[in-house]
Amino acid sequence: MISSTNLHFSYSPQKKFSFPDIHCNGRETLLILGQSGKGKTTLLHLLALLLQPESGQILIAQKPVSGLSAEEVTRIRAKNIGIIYQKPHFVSSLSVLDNILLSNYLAEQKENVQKARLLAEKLGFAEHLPKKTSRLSQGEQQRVSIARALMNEPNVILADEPTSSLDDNNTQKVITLLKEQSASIGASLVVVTHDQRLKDEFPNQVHL
Ligand SMILES: Nc1ncnc2c1ncn2[C@@H]1O[C@H](COP(=O)(O)OP(=O)(O)OP(=O)(O)O)[C@@H](O)[C@H]1O
Repeated sequence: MISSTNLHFSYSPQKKFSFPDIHCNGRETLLILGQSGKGKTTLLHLLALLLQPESGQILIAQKPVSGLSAEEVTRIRAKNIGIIYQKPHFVSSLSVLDNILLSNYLAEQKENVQKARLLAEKLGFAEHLPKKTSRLSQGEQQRVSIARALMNEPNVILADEPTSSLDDNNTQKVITLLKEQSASIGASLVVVTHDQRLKDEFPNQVHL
């Protein structure tokens, strides 16, 4: 589960944010909607412990994550949170397989090649595992991001605009995949988007 209360953040005195509280249990989904510039990515990065709030509290798996050292935060993030960025970040010199296995490395876990292959098969890109990520289409890269986010069976999956540049058909596929995969590992799935097509897909919603 993940929840936040009274989160405040500012990039500068002119750019301040107060975010509504969020709560998402394991196996539940939450859609965070808001127009461009409202702070969706900022909120997602706070929830992902990539940014530090000025005030407020975040709980992950019932445990508060404030007041921890940078090392502890990195460890908690790697073990508990799977992040799907709007634009996938890959290490271009590594293969698709090795990019997925990086999740294990960052969480200080043993490389699980079998699991990476299984996820790649489920997500339909197994034949691309030996290739460099730049040779994959955008939709394929997105599925690799999903696999990478699932590798450590995180408590929480955070997805930033996962469908903004996809057609209706691929949007449906990606959302179905995210829901199925997060449910299968019992994770909370939090999606931030301005994509109104997703409104009917997620019963729980927060508007920024
Ligand atoms: N590093 C930064 N420094 C200063 N201002 C920033 C920084 N990152 C974002 N902002 C500003 O904060 C506001 C919110 O940005 P954010 O990316 O969170 O919005 P968003 O709702 O995700 O937008 P979009 O839908 O366009 O991606 C924007 O006005 C943006 O310019």
